Amino acid sequence: MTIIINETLRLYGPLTLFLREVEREVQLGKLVLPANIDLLIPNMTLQHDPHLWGGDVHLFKPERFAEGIARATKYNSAAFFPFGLGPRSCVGMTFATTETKIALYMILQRYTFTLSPAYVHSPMSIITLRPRHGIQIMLESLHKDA
Ligand code: HEM
Repeated sequence: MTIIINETLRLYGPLTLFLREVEREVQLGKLVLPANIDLLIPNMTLQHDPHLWGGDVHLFKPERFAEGIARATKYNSAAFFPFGLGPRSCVGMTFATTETKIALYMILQRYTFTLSPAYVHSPMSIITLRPRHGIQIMLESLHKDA
């Protein structure tokens, strides 16, 4: 289940970019960043970059995380950071992933589900990334007498 959550966050994580303010001039590789500028860091662009992820970057392939995040990113921590990086990264990360797993386990114990033909794939970003027209799924109970 962890690999499914990671692949979902890679393709459709809630945050598509991060904002950082440069307080003092700093050298970042070949770049010199002057003080008092805002930096927009587009994590979603990096997570969709075929140079980092390969030609199948747009496919939903949880197995790319089968040997862990480090192997999937070829030890490049800037290739995948849906919860941010560094001292201000998400304090709710473990809670959020545990809650997701519990919710999915509860659903999968009771139902199978398929995507409705009415679903139109159209992710959009308004502060967070979300499905423009919602996600219509069809649930079928595993317990017919229920
Ligand atoms: C899938 C769910 C979630 C995702 C993808 C997510 C992602 C993020 C990201 C990207 C940041 C900013 C990190 C940065 O600026 O470097 C953040 C910050 C934060 N998140 Fe989450 N988050 C999630 C769920 C939660 C939950 C459930 C909680 C609380 C229970 C939470 C609490 C926080 C807090 C308090 C911060 C601010 C940390 C700080 O500024 O020091 N998050 N989160």
